Amino acid sequence: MSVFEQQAGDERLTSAMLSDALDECGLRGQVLDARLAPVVPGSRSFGRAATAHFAASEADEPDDPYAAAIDFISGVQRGELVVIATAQSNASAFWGELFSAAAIGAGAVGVVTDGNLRDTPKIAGLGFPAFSRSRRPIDYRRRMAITEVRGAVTIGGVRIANGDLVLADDDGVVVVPRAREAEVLAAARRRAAEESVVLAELLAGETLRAVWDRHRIL
Ligand SMILES: O=C([O-])CC(=O)C(=O)O
Ligand SMILES: [Mg+2]
Repeated sequence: MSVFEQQAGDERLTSAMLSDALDECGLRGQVLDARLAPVVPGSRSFGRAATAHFAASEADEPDDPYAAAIDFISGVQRGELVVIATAQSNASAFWGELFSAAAIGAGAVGVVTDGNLRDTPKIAGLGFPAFSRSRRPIDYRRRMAITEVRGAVTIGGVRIANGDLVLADDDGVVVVPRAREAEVLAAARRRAAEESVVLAELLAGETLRAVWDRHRIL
């Protein structure tokens, strides 16, 4: 699994720009259909998906109840964005301050889930970008369990394969399939550069009509 090397300027890329780039490449179904909220407004995370699936389960492993999550988090690589699918389960939370700290230690860039986070003030304090459908303070032991790691998951109607590029920000979450990422990233980088010019011209007082006619992007 190659680390995604971001280029200078990639910090300008937003979910909206990537969404436009995906549209331009004919990939129109790559934005999650629900906004997963950041713990801290203004958070942004961009990296390769490290996928896992949690589901409601009352099973227990009394000797080592968190082994599956410990193994998954221990295997997370630098630059990866942890993506946890739950089919919107509300059975418990399954990720909090300590898993975030371990993920930071491994070089992960964030976590995205359609389930619940807990310890959210502590996650905010760590500065770890975290996005979720909701929050709930209860632990997952005998309520939820990892059912698959590093397999394809579906969140918000979008399939996310392990290793796909995912960008999450205040607007939502966008998925770039790995097989198309070179093309989509080139389009997004072009768009980011052009949008800077368009913005400057609008702020300088040029009319929207003149700027649109010149650049044909919004
Ligand atoms: O057991 C959990 O839900 C995980 C947790 O609290 C943490 O990561 O700090
Ligand atoms: Mg905790």
